[in-house]
Amino acid sequence: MSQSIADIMTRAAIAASAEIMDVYARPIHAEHKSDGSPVTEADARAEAAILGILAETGLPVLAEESVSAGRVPSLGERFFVVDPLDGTKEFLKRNGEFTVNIALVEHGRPTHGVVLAPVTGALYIGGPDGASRSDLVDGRPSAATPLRVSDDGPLRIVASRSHGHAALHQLCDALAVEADVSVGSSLKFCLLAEGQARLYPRFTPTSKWDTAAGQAVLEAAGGVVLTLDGEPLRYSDLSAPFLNPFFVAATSVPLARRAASVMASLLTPPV
Ligand SMILES: Nc1ncnc2c1ncn2[C@@H]1O[C@H](COP(=O)(O)O)[C@@H](OP(=O)(O)O)[C@H]1O
Ligand SMILES: [Mg+2]
Repeated sequence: MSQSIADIMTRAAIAASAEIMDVYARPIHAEHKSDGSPVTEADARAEAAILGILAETGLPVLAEESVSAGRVPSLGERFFVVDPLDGTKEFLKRNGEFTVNIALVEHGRPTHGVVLAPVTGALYIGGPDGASRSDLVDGRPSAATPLRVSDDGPLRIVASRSHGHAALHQLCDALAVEADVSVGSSLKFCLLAEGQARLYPRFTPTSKWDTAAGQAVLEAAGGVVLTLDGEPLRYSDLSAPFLNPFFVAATSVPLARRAASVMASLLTPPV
């Protein structure tokens, strides 16, 4: 029986998680890439596991470590975007806030996403049928719970733990944010999808593989990811170094637009 694309992506994420936890259990040695970001044996092993499984689909894959090694396939209109270990700094700090990210992009939009946090086993899946969370037990997903954003209650904001921006405090003041929390990796998108936060502003750099899977999960749960121009964050006309513009993820379009407008004004020097 042929497996659905979501099943193949989930299987790939679980295989990557096993490789990551095997490395996590022992002393970890990090090297630094040419851009100064850390990389470990876990990144390479997880990516190899993912690529081996996604190869069953015959679709091209834009994957972080392959790109670092100069391997960039011709992508077309349908391709995977993979970050085998998002939040490598958190992995090195051993705080559990790192994820495996696998997205399917179709015509510039992330239509399916799988985000898996190896330490807790939290598994987030988003696609045309909606978003869900399950938990890995002995390497197998438990029954899935549907996810939906929550666009009322206190304005809780979530931001990067290791790549913050000085203007974040001003944004919180301007929007009357009631609580802010710092979390590493794509878990920020998932917290919005779960209804635990309403806003994730990003005005420090990210690459396509940092966002595609989390965006798919969040959008499937009813949220949005907009650039500071108010347009959906897209994955078309991609070329190295595959950076995103600054963006805001939110539980509704009006909230995202309001935050994007404040972020843009904070980044524009007064004349
Ligand atoms: N200066 C920079 N340029 C490009 N990407 C950056 C960056 N600083 C951080 N990132 C990205 O931010 C990701 C971490 O996200 P967060 O800060 O939300 O935890 C990193 O993922 P990796 O850990 O996979 O390298 C990295 O890709
Ligand atoms: Mg990353």
